[in-house]
Amino acid sequence: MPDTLDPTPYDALLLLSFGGPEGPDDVVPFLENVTRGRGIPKERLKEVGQHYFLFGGVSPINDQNRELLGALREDFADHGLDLPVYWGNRNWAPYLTDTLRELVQDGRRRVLVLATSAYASYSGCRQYREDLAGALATLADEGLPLPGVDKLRHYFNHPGFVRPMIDGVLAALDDLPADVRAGARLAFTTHSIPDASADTSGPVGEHGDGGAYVAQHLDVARLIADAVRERTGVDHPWSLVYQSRSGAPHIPWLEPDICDHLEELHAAGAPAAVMVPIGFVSDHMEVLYDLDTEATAKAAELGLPVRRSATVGADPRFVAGVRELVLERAATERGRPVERCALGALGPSHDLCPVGCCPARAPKAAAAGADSPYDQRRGEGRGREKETTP
Ligand SMILES: CC1=C(CCC(=O)O)c2cc3nc(cc4[nH]c(cc5[nH]c(cc1n2)c(C)c5CCC(=O)O)c(CCC(=O)O)c4C)C(CCC(=O)O)=C3C
Ligand SMILES: [Fe+2]
Repeated sequence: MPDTLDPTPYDALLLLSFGGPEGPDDVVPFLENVTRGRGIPKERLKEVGQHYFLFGGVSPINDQNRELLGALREDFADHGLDLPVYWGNRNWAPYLTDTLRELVQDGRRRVLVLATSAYASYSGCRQYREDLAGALATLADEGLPLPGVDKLRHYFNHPGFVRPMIDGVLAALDDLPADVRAGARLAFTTHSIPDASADTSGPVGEHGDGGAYVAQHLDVARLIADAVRERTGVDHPWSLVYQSRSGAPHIPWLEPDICDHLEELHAAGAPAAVMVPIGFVSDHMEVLYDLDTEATAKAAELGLPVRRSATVGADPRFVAGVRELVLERAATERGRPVERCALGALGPSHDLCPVGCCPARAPKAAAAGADSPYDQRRGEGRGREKETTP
């Protein structure tokens, strides 16, 4: 086998996602799963339930993950990469614990995890690592052997993630009426999180105002805006804004909200805008409701022409990017030199989350990081590695 196609030491890839309801009866139990112990006001939950009911109680996220799963399997097969791909969720079937049990019963010993969140944050990274630790604890209780578990590095700045979004923005601009196109503003949008979570996102050394979460999004936004200017010759002014805020109103979350931002753009005389959901991997409910329904209605009310650009979904370039990241990590674990591809100013992210990365409010065991109680082989000095791309 050529070294470049060798997944050793891994014998499985696990797609780890959020999960979503698949019918009206699923909505309330799903929301209970999501919000268990998280202190989200009842009013907000009722409201979010309505978003799902508006779409027949079905979130598109599971079908989108099925599509990504199929595309990964096909891409791996086409490229001669012999690595089975599994799928498990935090909040809905197939549940992570069941998938991990299946994986162990299939004899898999060491699994690499692809989470459907590209950036550092408690919700997008450590919480998935806590889910993995919880699933491992259950398997241990059941007397099953525990697989080694590693998580792929953050891929926000990988070309496989960024390039499809650049094309998406170009297509959205093209779709705007010609007379407003050149003046269109770019509104890069992502999930709002509490200020306190943002400030402590990423490794301890990156904590501070907005933390790694905001820095990573700004880097991606700038990359896309620069690429769009290069391709169109037009300098579209841009901002990073937020959406899908929950939690109590007196707790500060990242702002401005996309709807307030559209109002500001309109008041400032902007002729049009493109909403660019860089924070999300697929067109799930946050995109379909918060952007395509709510923010789009806001823009219509203002008389501001808007378009929403595509998320990467199962774009072949993203799928190929995942394959490259898997092979990169496998080679790294084997101690082979390997190119670590990254665009932008921040460089490739760490392979192993260091101690103190994206801390939780209430400390809880997390796997696949330097503070994992499950794997003592790793730890010292592996977390903060930073290499520059050629
Ligand atoms: C950073 C981030 C991502 C992006 C990274 C990633 O993708 O992981 C994300 C994704 C998603 N969030 C989703 C759904 C929900 N998130 C909620 C609540 C929350 N999200 C938060 C953050 C994030 N969330 C936070 C800080 C909360 C507050 C409570 C808590 O600290 O946990 C709630 C509760 C109700 C409410 O919205 O208030 C729901 C229903 C779905 C599924 C959509 C579908 O069904 O199609 C997806 C992909
Ligand atoms: Fe969320």
